[in-house]
Amino acid sequence: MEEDKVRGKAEASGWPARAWRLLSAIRSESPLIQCITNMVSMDLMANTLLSAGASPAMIHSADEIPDFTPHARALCVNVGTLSADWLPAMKLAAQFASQSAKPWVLDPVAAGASGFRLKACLELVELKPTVIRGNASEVIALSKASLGPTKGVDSSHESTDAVEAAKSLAQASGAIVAVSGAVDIVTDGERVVGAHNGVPMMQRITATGCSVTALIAAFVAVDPLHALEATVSALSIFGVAGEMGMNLAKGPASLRMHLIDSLYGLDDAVVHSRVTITSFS
Ligand SMILES: Nc1ncnc2c1ncn2[C@@H]1O[C@H](COP(=O)(O)OP(=O)(O)O)[C@@H](O)[C@H]1O
Ligand SMILES: Cc1ncsc1CCOP(=O)(O)O
Ligand SMILES: [Mg+2]
Repeated sequence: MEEDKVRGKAEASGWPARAWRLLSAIRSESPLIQCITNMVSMDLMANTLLSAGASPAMIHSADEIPDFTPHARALCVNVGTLSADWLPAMKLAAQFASQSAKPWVLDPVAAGASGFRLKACLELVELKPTVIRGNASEVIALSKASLGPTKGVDSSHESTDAVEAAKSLAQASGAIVAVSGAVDIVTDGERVVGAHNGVPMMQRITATGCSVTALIAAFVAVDPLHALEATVSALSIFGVAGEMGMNLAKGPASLRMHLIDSLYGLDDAVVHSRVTITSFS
């Protein structure tokens, strides 16, 4: 009953209609999204983008960036399996994206796990990402610019623990900051919006976080002037796909498959009845 009330309010706010409009734009425009990502996530990330209707390209060589990056509608940079030889290409691509006024999205995987990784993430933040999406521990580490107690790529905090960290990171960087978790939190440093869709089993599939970051890049590609709204919409749509997938899944492996199928098959009615987004401030 309480859940129905929250959904009713979300519907009245126009969020479901916006999420559906942006998903439809991705399906019709099929934006080219360049992804420089970790070796674990490449497959799920590319398939997430394809099932949403976007066109992924996992192109990471610095030799190709000057020719290729200007053609992409958005860039996704993910430091999950970072090494010193990949970092220059990430920075170069970010510079090309910024110079050509294309949105780019940073996923600071395990930012607080090592000094090398934290420094690299802070340097990437200096290159003005449009959106930063991490889990709560990553956003707290990046916001404080300090190493923390780490579970590596997984979070040891709830997303709601990271609201202040996310706001201050957004204010300091100029980026929209998204913290994923049971409730996904999105802020521009002033407004705070919560996206409530998703199922806990999504945490049991590696690279769901990476994949939703790439999906954010696709949503921002089709609405670059409203990056906060596009980010919230992407997180909600991915969460709804998880909910629909969970109705058919027996565990993480089948959820992985059904999530992708559900994202591909989402329709207006499902998006309007399930998307649940609320303003926190
Ligand atoms: N407890 C949860 N309930 C519902 N959805 C969740 C939960 N935890 C994570 N998710 C969803 O799973 C996806 C990955 O988020 P998360 O696990 O926080 O990222 P990461 O893999 O980077 O740590 C997001 O779409 C998020 O909304
Ligand atoms: C397990 C692992 N190790 C390095 S990157 C990576 C994937 C992390 O994916 P996600 O952040 O989406 O859980
Ligand atoms: Mg992650």
